[in-house]
Amino acid sequence: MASSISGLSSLGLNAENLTRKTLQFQTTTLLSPFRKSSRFCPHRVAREVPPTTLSSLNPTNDAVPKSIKKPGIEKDPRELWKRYVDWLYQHKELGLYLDVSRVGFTDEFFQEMDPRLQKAFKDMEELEKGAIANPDEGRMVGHYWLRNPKLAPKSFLKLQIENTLEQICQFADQVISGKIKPPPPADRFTQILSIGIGGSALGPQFVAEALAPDNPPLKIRFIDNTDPAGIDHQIAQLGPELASTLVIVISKSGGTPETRNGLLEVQKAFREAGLDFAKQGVAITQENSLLDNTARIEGWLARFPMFDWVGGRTSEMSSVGLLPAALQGIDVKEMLAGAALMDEANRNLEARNNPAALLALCWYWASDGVGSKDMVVLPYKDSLLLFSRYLQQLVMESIGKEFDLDGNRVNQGLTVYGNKGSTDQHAYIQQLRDGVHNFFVTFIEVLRDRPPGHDWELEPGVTCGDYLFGFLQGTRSALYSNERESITVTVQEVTPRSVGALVALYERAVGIYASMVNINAYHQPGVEAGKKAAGEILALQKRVLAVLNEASCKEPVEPLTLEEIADRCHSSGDIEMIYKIIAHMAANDRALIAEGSCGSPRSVKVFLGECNVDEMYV
Ligand SMILES: O=P(O)(O)OC[C@H]1O[C@H](O)[C@H](O)[C@@H](O)[C@@H]1O
Repeated sequence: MASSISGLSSLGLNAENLTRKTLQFQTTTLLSPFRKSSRFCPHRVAREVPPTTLSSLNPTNDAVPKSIKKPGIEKDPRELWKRYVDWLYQHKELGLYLDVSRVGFTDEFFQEMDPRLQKAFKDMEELEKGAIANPDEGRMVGHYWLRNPKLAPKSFLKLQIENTLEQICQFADQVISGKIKPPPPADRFTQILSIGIGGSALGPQFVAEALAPDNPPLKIRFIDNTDPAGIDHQIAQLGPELASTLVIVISKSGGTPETRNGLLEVQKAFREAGLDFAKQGVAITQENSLLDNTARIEGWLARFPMFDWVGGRTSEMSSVGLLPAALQGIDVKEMLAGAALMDEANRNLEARNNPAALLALCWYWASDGVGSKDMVVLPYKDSLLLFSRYLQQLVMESIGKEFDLDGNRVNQGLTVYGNKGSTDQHAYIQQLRDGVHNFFVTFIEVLRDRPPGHDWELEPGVTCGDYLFGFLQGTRSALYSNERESITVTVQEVTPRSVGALVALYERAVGIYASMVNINAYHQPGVEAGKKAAGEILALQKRVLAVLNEASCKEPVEPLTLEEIADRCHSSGDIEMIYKIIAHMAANDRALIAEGSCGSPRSVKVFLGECNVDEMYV
């Protein structure tokens, strides 16, 4: 304790003149309680800084005008320490801290934003009570009920949540114990093959990377795309262990093409291996979805429900995330407990004591409420590598919207990218430090370097973890010294509880931020456009195939130019897409499946003109 006080004195500070907070770190040493002196209330220091001229923020979606002159960031180490101490959010039970001191928001900003923030708190309160918080789809938003079923607005929902959790835990226990097992000759399940995409993959992938033990009872791998080579690779890696693989097919809608394709490809692999897929298949989907009915009719091993009031990107605490995690031996009830504790903290109505509100306000400040800066997520822990990928969907699919709730075109968003530190320091931190200033950073700090008793000094008094710590702090300082703002979220170690808390923290921050910028965080109209366009291309491909089939049936084969093909497809406006379709087919030696009595299938022979593509004919 003394060392920490003497450390402060080097900054010309002592216990008397610091803030009232008791900085309590979950270690053996406690920093002594500090008594707040009115003279040194750091965030009042901001008053001496020219006040921001925030326009009167009305409840619609006037973002903070870009003309706002934000005060220069604080550089005096003593003032920074006071700011750090004064604004440090600490959740002592979780051992989670949130440091927003390196974001230059002013006291006035917080005051001006308070009406929006209080509205966001009210929106959250109504949401948790069962309001239709997703008005575009007419749905409730209930992912917070998953970790506190008492909150559910109807008793049957509470029962559904509790029963599903019980079924998940029981099923996982029985699989791990071998009570539920694959058909002989395998005597127990050893692998999980999860087939799903987006919110039906990113959460499970993040949690597996973060929490799976070195030797899990079942090792998980993912098919999260419709790339045939990627699917082949996963199946090839399973090899003979396909016979002891539990295949979990996850799709809330039950109709996502990529997931369906993955299922069909895997079922083909099972047939070719002489295995009965149904005895090793599990479906996680909404009741009566196409997938649910398929699993029911085919008699799969098990089915677990998804609920329409849980969005894909907020489904990690539903069966989507809990079943895969439980099968890997991860304590899912600890994950839920961590999330519940964080949810409770985020119901505090005072911004500085509400971590999600602090995050949302920092995002708003840093990106002017219009996504003017990107959020770089840098966990300095290998096991949290996929956290930024997880947050890309959670944040960008929630906030990246064309219209606000009043129908104004706002093209909102907040871009997320990042991998891990210190690795990323050897990739793009150069640009962050010295290049275009279009971002703010979120560091995720994990204090525990290794399990107790496993540390090792690679130099006298220095461990690998010290280096990682030094690189994080050094990068944070180097960025800040060049006016680059950052947030630091600190957890003691990566555990189911801290991961559950992190998930809940960002789910809530996104919800609060969305309210503050007046958008619906819970629908995703933009993804439908891409799905529709893909359907049209596949329909055009079918027409092209029909035309080529007809031409290939003639003797001799009738060569066709692109224009002639486009004309016969009644799609002369799609000539470029027709070229791409044929080039793709030719690259894959696709045989024409001759329709009708036309003899053996003919391969598409594509002859490209020497000089350009419009002399292609087949
Ligand atoms: O779970 P599914 O219904 O298969 O949907 C998988 C994903 O599809 C789309 O990309 C949606 O935008 C995502 O929010 C969703 O997670």
